[in-house]
Parts: sequence; C-alpha cells; structure tokens
Amino acid sequence: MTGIVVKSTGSWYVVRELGNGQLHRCRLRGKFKNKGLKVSNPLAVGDQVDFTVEEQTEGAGVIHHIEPRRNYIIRRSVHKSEHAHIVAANLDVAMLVVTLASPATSFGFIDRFLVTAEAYHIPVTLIFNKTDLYDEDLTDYQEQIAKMYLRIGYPSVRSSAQTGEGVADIDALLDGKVTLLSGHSGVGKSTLINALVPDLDLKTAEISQFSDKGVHTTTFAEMLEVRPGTYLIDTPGIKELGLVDVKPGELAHYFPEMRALLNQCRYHNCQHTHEPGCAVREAVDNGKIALPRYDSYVSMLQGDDNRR
Ligand SMILES: Nc1nc2c(ncn2[C@@H]2O[C@H](COP(=O)(O)OP(=O)(O)OP(=O)(O)O)[C@@H](O)[C@H]2O)c(=O)[nH]1
Ligand SMILES: [Zn+2]
Repeated sequence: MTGIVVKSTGSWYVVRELGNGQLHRCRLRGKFKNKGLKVSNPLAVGDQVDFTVEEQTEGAGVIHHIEPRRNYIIRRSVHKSEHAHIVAANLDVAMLVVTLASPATSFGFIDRFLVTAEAYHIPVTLIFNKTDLYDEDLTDYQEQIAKMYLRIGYPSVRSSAQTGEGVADIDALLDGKVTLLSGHSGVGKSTLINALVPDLDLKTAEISQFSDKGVHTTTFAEMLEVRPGTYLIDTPGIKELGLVDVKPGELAHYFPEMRALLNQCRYHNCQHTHEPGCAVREAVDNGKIALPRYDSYVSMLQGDDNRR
C-alpha cells in the first residue's frame, strides 16, 4: 500500500492511505539512511511511503520504502546541533503568516523565512493577518510592503480571522496543493487554520488517536486535510526554519533581486558590504533594491539573530 505520512512522533508514524484516505499507525522497519543528510529523523510529514499491514502486528503497519523527496524543509536540532530535523517533505508552496500589529512581524523574520524557502525552491505567499487592527497609516504601510515583496516574486493576501477577510482567497490558493503554513507565535495561525479546515478538532483528534499516547505531540508537524487533494502542514512550536549550509558567499543568491546583479560586481567574491564597484550596493543607492531587504541581507551575513 502507498500512503503519505501525516504525523510523526519519532517511533510511530500516522500514514494516510492514498485513494481511500484511511489512517494507519505504522512503524519503520530497518534502518533508513538519508543520503548525504545528517538528520535526526528518517521520516517526516509529507513523505510518501510504501507500507504493509500484517496480521501479527495487530493492525499496525510496517513501512518498508520511502519515495525520494521532491524537497524538504529542515530545522537545526535543538539537542544535537550537528544534526538537523526534517520538518516536512514534498511541499508545493509555503505561506508565511505575518502581521503589522499585535505583535508586528520584523523584516528580519520574514526575510529569513524567504531565504530558507528560496534555498529549498519552495514558492512563498505572505499572509498579512489581523487587518482589522490596521488604521489608515498602517494600511498604507501594508500596501507598500506588499508591493515591495510582489516586485521580487512574493505575492501576498490580506486577511483577518476576525472579519473573515481573505479567508476565501487563501482557500483558493491552497486548492489541490500541499501547503506549509508558518508564522511566529501570536500571529493568528491557529485561528486561520480553524477557519480553513472544516471539522478541525475532529480531524486532529482522529490523527492523535493513532500517534503515541503519552507523548506530547503538539510540537510535531501535522498534515491536515482541507479536502481530498488539498492539505495544510501545520508546524506548531517551530518558530524558525533553520537555514542549513548557506555559505556567506552564497547568501545573495537567495535574494531574488540580488541574484540578477551578481555577475556585475567588480569582484567575483564580492559580499556586497564595502567593496568598490558593487552592483548590489549601487542598486540599493538608486532604489532598485529595497533598503529593508538589504538590511536583512547584511544582518544575516553577520549571523545576527533577528528572528523576531
Ligand atoms: N484582531 C484580530 N485578532 C486575531 C486575528 N487572528 C487571531 N487573532 C488573535 O490573536 C491571538 C493569537 O491567535 P492564535 O490563532 O492563537 O495565534 P497563533 O499564531 O496560533 O499563536 P500560537 O498558538 O502561539 O502559535 C488570539 O487572541 C486571537 O484571537 C485577527 O485576524 N484579528
Ligand atoms: Zn557586490
């Protein structure tokens, strides 16, 4: 049988069978190596697997094959810093929920997320949430920021879980895809998921029933069915996606507006901070590259921790 991992708690996996959508509690048989990847978990939410349900395992399935991943997002493990943790695999798009009020999301946080998604080739849509709290000035500001991101390839949606604005637009964007939904704490992610996923409590309870009892599962990613063929991956407790192995010299490649200029700098190893003849800094000076984006670049280059 073939299925998709919808939840992983370390030793047990909940797998949704393709076709009929039935959930199975599965274990992994044998050792699985992730080629060239130092990761702490062999399987992640979104992985496609082959499994069998044998009588002697009391209805529990055994996973014996993992399909190669189209992509994945990883986070540095908290405990073993040399190891990374695969948060989710086989994503079509990512949505980052941000807000300009209560509490405002920083450009540093947004741009870090965007760089990570660029590195993994996952398109991102920004969701500006809590628009009901924006006054006229904040609304103007939001429009400017939305334009700034649209110019470099990131569309956005305005939404309010309070008034229902944008929920239908987000739903349309999800259709037929696997979408990772991310955002810092308090941004309104849970409220939005409630608006997007019918019978959410029922579905989460059903999935929990199949995962390990006694394990605190709220920090594990979970794939929720909006409707057949349309899935949301929620990543509770994951505040930041770790950017693994982006060397300082490569960072500018993950800023789309800088990428096109890189061969125009005088020095091939230009880091775009102080070097003479730098095409990136010239573009910042003449307004072709937005200053907040450049500031994020410099901050990331210096290894600053500007997550919030
Ligand atoms: N005014 C307003 N408040 C909102 C909106 N969406 C969510 N909130 C409120 O913001 C607070 C945080 O919402 P949550 O949905 O719990 O946020 P979250 O992103 O899931 O936060 P964590 O659970 O900490 O990850 C709650 O008090 C919500 O009622 C919105 O569109 N407008
Ligand atoms: Zn340069």
